[in-house]
Amino acid sequence: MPHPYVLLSAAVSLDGYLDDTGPDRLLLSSPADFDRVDEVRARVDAILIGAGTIRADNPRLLVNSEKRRAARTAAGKPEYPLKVTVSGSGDLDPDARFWHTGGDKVLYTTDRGADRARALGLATDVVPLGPDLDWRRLLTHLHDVRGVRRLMVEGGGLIHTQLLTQGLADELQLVLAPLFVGDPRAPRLFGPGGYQGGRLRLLESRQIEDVVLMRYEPTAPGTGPLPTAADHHWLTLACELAERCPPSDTAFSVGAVVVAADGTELARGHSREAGDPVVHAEEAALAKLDPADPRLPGATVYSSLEPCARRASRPAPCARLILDAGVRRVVTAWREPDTFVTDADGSGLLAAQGVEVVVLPEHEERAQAPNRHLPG
Ligand SMILES: NC(=O)C1=CN([C@@H]2O[C@H](COP(=O)(O)OP(=O)(O)OC[C@H]3O[C@@H](n4cnc5c(N)ncnc54)[C@H](OP(=O)(O)O)[C@@H]3O)[C@@H](O)[C@H]2O)C=CC1
Ligand SMILES: Nc1c(N[C@@H]2O[C@H](COP(=O)(O)O)[C@@H](O)[C@H]2O)[nH]c(=O)[nH]c1=O
Repeated sequence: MPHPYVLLSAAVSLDGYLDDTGPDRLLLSSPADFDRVDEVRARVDAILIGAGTIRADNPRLLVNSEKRRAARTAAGKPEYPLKVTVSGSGDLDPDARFWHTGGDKVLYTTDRGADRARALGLATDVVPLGPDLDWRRLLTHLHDVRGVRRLMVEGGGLIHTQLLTQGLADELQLVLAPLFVGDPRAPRLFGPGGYQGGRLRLLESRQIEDVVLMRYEPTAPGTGPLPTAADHHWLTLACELAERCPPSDTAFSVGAVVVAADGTELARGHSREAGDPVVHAEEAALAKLDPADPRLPGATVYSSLEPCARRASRPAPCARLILDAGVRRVVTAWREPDTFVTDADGSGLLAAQGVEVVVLPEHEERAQAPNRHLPG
């Protein structure tokens, strides 16, 4: 199910806190950084915060710049992004500024919380998500029902921790402020949890007055049938590699990436690379690895087209090569059409041997793009 692009945004002290325990909100960002945050807000469809942040900060969560609001309206968007909050209890102050400023609002909650929110008369749409709050359901609802394609999450820590540990964050925008909080009762940016093992990818770092903005992308593949945000990023890369293939009228253009469980890229390849007229993407990528590499059994192979099941030009099809490499998870964008081989079912072949095959149809068009000239 498609989700919006999820961007986590926070400002943090040098000792990792989001706030102090005083009655007022701690200003961690500098003036120019608050203006950058306003710009990021202006570019999203919705902004989400947790109930804890409403209670602690009583925020309005607006786009403050009139010019930016005018640009949104001129582009046919609502003046303000949708404001979204999350509460299990539904126990929120009906007079909080969140409900009475800006444009549309929505509260995602539990069945029990919805009863409480309605009894309190909160000025918002109330969407119960069942006995417990499920983040994937929430993101799917925002995408499908509210049309949200880009979501900014402005904390607090409990919200950021869940989205990151559940593999649902596409990007983390973190501002490091040059001050200490030093109070263990203060809220931390990230709590304990099952974070990805390896390193995130640094997309950008930038000084803004006396703070530093760091933009990171999570990299760890999912571990089962449900895709993580990183799965989407790696499959996007595979589709980009497909566009680099030397053109052919008699073979597909495909890209592939092999990624370790901790998010380390192990190898990449594309069809007909390095002057080999028949080499396939997965074959090219796997050939760059030591077959005894201990990371292979935990790795995921991303391929823009499902791995081939039969081929004439080589002794083993790619599905066989993947099985022989010991890889147990494959993510692909496009099931193979009957263009060159009828009823090719590489996914079936892999699944029959217990490999988890995940198809992400959101990427199908991109995977097909360099193959549009082929028949069928
Ligand atoms: N420096 C910065 O950039 C930012 C700082 N902050 C600071 O962070 C602090 C607040 O953070 P924090 O205390 O972590 O609170 P959060 O804002 O993360 O909200 C937590 C609340 O959200 C609801 N919630 C979250 N996840 C779930 C779930 N899975 N199921 C049901 N309900 C859920 C619960 O509401 P309920 O209790 O109603 O059930 C929970 O108590 C404040 O001090 C604020 O100033 C906040 C944002 C940004
Ligand atoms: N303190 C802090 C942030 N806090 C965030 O800003 C929200 C309030 O926004 P507003 O309603 O516009 O005043 C607040 O609830 C929380 O989500 N954000 C940052 O970028 N930097 C900061 O230092």
